[in-house]
Amino acid sequence: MFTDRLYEKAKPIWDQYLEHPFVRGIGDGSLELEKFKFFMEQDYLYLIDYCRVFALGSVKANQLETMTMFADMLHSTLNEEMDLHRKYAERIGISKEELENTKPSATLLAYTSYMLNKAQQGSEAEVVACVLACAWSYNEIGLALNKKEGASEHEFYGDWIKMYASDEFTNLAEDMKQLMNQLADDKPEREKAHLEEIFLHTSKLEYLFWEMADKKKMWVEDSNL
Ligand SMILES: Cc1ncc(CO)c(N)n1
Repeated sequence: MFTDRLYEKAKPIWDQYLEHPFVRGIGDGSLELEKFKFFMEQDYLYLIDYCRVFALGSVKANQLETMTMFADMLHSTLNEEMDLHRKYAERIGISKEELENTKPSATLLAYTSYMLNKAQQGSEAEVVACVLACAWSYNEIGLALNKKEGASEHEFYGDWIKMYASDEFTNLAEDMKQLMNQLADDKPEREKAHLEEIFLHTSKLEYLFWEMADKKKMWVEDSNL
């Protein structure tokens, strides 16, 4: 299936996610709170534009069933996944307003601008290609960390792991994989290659997002740029 081809091509990048110090820090509970705070703030902004991509998916959907799938993804991201961020913000002492007024980092802008640009320009297939690495990789990371003894019981990071290892998030990722295969299977190789390019580029941007979080990097490291 097309998603098998995507996974094989992206594997060298994906294998680095679980090795990344930020991800390992969530898994063993050693992650500095300040780094997680920076990550949650940037990730909240990310999810706002990620939701806009789902809304574009509903606009571009050819079938009512696909329009509904994108609308369901939009709804669950706004109300379930982003609730995780709002709850963490409360625990860390950040108000919802502060969260929404976070200044975007260079990596965040690169990632969301790329997704929105490709989604606006493309069809519903490009929309799925834009969001697939995001949903699928976080589910894979959540499920892997959930297998680590005690990780999902960690008093602070446990909730993050539970969210991304949950049946609901797993179903969401599986639905996106199934939709990608459905939409890509009868496409000519030229179009499949473009979908693959988007998947690889967003896979690299996922890695850059972990790097940004681990270094709390807005624009340039150790600079007030
Ligand atoms: C950067 C990023 N990628 C993927 C997800 C999963 O939705 C997320 N919350 N943030």
